[in-house]
Amino acid sequence: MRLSGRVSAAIEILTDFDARRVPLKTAMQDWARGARYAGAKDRAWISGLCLDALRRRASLVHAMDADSPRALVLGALRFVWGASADEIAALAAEEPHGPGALSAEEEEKLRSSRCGPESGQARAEAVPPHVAGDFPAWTTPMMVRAFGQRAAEEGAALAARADVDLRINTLKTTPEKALAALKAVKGEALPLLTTAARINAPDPREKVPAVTVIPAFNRGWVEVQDLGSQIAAAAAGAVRGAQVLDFCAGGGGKTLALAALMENTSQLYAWDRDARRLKPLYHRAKRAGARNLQIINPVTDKEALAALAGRMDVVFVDAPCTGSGVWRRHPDAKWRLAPDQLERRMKEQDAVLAEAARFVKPGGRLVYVTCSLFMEENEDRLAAFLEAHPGFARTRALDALAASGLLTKEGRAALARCETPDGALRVTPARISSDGFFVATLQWTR
Ligand SMILES: C[S@@+](CC[C@H](N)C(=O)[O-])C[C@H]1O[C@@H](n2cnc3c(N)ncnc32)[C@H](O)[C@@H]1O
Repeated sequence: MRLSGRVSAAIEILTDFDARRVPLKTAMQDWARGARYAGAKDRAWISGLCLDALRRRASLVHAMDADSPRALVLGALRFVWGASADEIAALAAEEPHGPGALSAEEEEKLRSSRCGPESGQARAEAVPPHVAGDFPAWTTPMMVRAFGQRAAEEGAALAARADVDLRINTLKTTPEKALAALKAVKGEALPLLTTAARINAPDPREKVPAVTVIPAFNRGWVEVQDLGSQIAAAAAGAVRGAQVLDFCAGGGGKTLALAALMENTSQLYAWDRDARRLKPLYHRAKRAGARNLQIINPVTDKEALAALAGRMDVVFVDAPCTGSGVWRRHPDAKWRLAPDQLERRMKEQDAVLAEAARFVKPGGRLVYVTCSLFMEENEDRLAAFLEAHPGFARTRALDALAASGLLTKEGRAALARCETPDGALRVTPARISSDGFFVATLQWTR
């Protein structure tokens, strides 16, 4: 496809996204079905531009003084991808594929140096935090409650592209061997955990092969898993020989990290109330060499779950949430989120914590994790839980991480800066270049 055609396609997809409020992936797939002429490179370029436009939506609206998909795409080309106003004018006017010549107003905005979010102008000017931080205006009270004066800075870090993080699977290899294999894709060790590695964020203008095609991935040596998610799993602490229940196992990202932490000892149970979500875990566990895992099917094996009540050393709750911590990877979710959804998630979090607590044995531990940064889904939910369950007490998440054996000296220092006054952790892209996660550890003391 010609570049002008790709630009028009991005506008068409964002128009559909705004109209139907579907995930961007759905809008993209529906467009691709009617555009068989588009190759893999075209699709990567177009979806990369749409994602970047959504990452920076609020500051681009400010820069362009318009909220249309066309303004977003033109603004993203100029202020995120660094195209010149002349290049954009030529692409827009190109017949027959371009989206149509620029208006005088668009030209003026694209040439104006005051409006580039990239240049930091939007942040330096007296703009509201949601513009400087590129988050929805209605979430400002939550962002300010969690981060105070740093709300815009944290939001801006959540509006950047994310790197590809990998967890080295010690059930199958050693960090040394895996890192040697990852050299081929420019993978490097991350300093905070002994088993974490990273590949720089791919540029959507250059179609690079996914990491899942490299032999190290197919051999089960590495799993794609964000650093924040790896930290959350490691908060299960010392689990060798323990009975562990992953209560919201989903596709099993954290389950597999727990299996590695347990070194395949004792028994790890994976449960999710939605059987469809557990499906990928069967083949993922096989590839990863997790042999101590029992997946409990919620449709057929309810009794198997009931039998675990009061018997678990550790119950891991990776609760359903708004996903506000993973807006770098899913910027469409940031604009699809609505207040009623937040309310629903909070109710689910209360329910899931109460259900999961029944499986902890006396003296056992409960780990509560979300990939949301909002205190409403984290501190407030724990406070409500502790009021109703006075036998549980907070412990320091950092101590559990240290007990996992994965935390480096540098990691301990970096995570100490992410501690909340209650001893939980709130990791963020601004603080440690991970996705945003909240991690709290509790113990049943009486
Ligand atoms: C954040 S996702 C889990 C992601 C997964 N742990 C991973 O690392 O890939 C939350 C999961 O909680 C599940 N869930 C929601 N309410 C639940 C409940 N009451 N009991 C068990 N699972 C629940 C959802 O189906 C969803 O798969």
